[in-house]
Amino acid sequence: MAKGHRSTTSQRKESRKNEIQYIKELETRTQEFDLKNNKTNFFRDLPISNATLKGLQEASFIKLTEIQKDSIPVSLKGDDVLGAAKTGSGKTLAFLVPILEKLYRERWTEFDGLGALVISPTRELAMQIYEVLTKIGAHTTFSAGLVIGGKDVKFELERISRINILIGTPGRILQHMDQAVGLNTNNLQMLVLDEADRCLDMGFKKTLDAIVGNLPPSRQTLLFSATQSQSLADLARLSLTNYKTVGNSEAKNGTNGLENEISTPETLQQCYIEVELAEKLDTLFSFIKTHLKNKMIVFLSSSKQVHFVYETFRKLQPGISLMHLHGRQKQKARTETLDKFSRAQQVCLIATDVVARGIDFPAVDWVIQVDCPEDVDTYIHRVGRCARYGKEGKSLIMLTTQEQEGFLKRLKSKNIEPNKLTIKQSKKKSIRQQLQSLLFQDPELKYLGQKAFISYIRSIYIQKDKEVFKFDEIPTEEFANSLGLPGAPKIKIKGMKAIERAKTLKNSSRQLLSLSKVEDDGETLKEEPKKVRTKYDKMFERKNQTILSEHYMTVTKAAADENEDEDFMVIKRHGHQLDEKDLPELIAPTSRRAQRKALSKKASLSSKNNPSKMVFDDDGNAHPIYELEDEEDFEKRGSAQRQKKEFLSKESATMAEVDTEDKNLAKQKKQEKKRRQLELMRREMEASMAEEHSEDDNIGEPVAYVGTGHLSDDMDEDNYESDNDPHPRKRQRVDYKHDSESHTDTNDIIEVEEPQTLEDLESLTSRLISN
Ligand SMILES: Nc1ncnc2c1ncn2[C@@H]1O[C@H](COP(=O)(O)OP(=O)(O)OP(=O)(O)O)[C@@H](O)[C@H]1O
Repeated sequence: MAKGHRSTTSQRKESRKNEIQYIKELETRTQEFDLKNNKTNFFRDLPISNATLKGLQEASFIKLTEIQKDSIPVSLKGDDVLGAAKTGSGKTLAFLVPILEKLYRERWTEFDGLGALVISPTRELAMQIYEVLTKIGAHTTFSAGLVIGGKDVKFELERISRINILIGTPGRILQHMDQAVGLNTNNLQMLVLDEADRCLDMGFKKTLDAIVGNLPPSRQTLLFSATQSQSLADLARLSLTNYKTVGNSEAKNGTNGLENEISTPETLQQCYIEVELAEKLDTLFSFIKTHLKNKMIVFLSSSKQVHFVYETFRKLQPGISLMHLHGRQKQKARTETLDKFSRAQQVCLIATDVVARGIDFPAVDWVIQVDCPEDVDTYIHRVGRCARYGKEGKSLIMLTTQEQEGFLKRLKSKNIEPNKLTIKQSKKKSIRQQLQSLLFQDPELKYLGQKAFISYIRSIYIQKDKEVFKFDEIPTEEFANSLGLPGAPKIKIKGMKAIERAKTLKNSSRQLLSLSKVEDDGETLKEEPKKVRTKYDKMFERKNQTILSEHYMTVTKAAADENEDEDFMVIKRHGHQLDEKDLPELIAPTSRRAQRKALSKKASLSSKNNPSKMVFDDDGNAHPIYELEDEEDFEKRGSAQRQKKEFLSKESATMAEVDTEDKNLAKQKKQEKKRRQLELMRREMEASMAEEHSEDDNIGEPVAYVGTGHLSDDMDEDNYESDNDPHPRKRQRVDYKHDSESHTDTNDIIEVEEPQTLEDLESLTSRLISN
């Protein structure tokens, strides 16, 4: 709104009237849209609002991709959609545009609560979707929120009730649904499940069922993925109603055709090499050395392997910037790496499957799969990190002699036939000796090597596809040597029970796996013949057990958060409901008094079975935790009467402080209640205004003022603003004239900086909400 300019009630009525008229026109155009003869190539030809179109154009999205052309009109018509399209084909916009349009047409405001929910399997993907949303939604004022694990739940709790579009990971969304009173899904208009099959693979089926069960059946649901599986088809049947399949032709033929989908981009050159397990690191290092001017992603199957390869290759200095990313890193480190890798041009990112799906890195030249993926879908998603949006890209997979036949057969069943490459022996460089000497000099590296070895063996053991992954044929000794280890770390079998347990774990949740720490315990899967222990073995075994692990955490700055996400292992799992139980409670005690009560309860519980807990002094003598003080010492501090008085006055000061806090809290609650009542009043007023307005013929500029997100501001909507108002209201103005001209007053624009980090995103969220 221009300075000094004040719109009158009649102008506002007029603008509302025009907006309603404009929405009606959009609806008519949408319903008349001929899906069969769809020749639309540009966003501007779609029946979408100027606000969304402007956001798209400013983000340089002009021409539609195939999936967008096919699916957006169907979604705009209100149908449920099962969208199947290759990696990098633009599925994100295919669901974000309909979300913005749906809420626009419903004239959604912050008071209407949650209007759309987007579920993504990983935090990184959720963040990326959020970023795209903030770009294309820059000219709407819907509030958007990101709820992902590994973040401050309190921060999320405070804001969640005011969010219109929520993007998040399944576990965290369900947690908010269960525990956050502010999250009201009764009005939800649209649900999007992105990479839904991955959510299922990760064992989130029950979580998804629970989320879907909490949502109103009248909602519209969109389900997108680059790969299709039977489980996806099942999910589609359960969560979609009368849905239309769009995208790849096989998908259109119905669910039976889903399994035979080809999902790799034409611009992707795919190849494979046959390489022995013990040669893989040499081959990888040589590859990197000969592709220094490239941007590449190297996939390994576990975070321990990623960590080991990253730490050792860093020391060997191949001549390219190295980065690493896995699920055991802290969220901050993960976000920073994603950001740096996206911006870099010549760089090698060593990663687990945490970045295999959905993440849109610009201009990746190569995807190298050192470890064979668990299935073809994972292969498709990994290679899909390059050759995106019509760009060129290359992929290379290393297959061992044992894996080769089986995996090529699996690929062929999905019409993927990579070309065989052979390695020029002259270009191959062996790093084995360098690794051995590095590990010899540095016990931390040796420890990492051992962990990497165990986690690889374990990853093969728990694979389901026994035709590809042949556990019994792993050349353990050679593999250990190739990592620079003096011999294969000992793997003990703790009887058949251990094996059974490991097998059960294969199908357990990630949390359960991390809790049981099979590999960390050194518990194991295969018996090795007894061998002569050298002094180095002894040293390693000794250091490795306890001291080293601690030391390693600090010295190598592993920053691995064991309680955080387990790495996104490529193994399909079931029954994630366990995760939810293990998640921390969202509702913390609200007052200090409640906190104390909780603490004392905890203390009394802990002492219940251990009433005589002892502490040991420096000489090793046991003492009860609380001992009576020596009388002389006591008297030195003054008379008993005085000490009692001091104690009482200190305690009453604390009590007074706590009381003030409690009173403040009660006050806040009262204010919140009042806010809700005002909100209700406002909506009633709006309803009666709308009626009035339908009969009003006042003319005025066709401009829609969209809610600012602040109740007090919006309450002023029907009152005049004072020219002297020290805090003039910030508004975003959206021109909804159908021509291309838009009159945006720069004074009224809320500036949104491009988010760089997770923190930026969070602050952006709160700004979108509070501006
Ligand atoms: N209409 C468009 N015009 C220009 N660029 C586009 C368009 N649509 C998408 N893109 C770009 O194409 C790239 C891939 O898009 P997106 O990440 O949505 O693909 P995807 O199909 O979701 O891939 P994946 O299956 O790997 O998740 C992104 O960089 C995006 O900015």
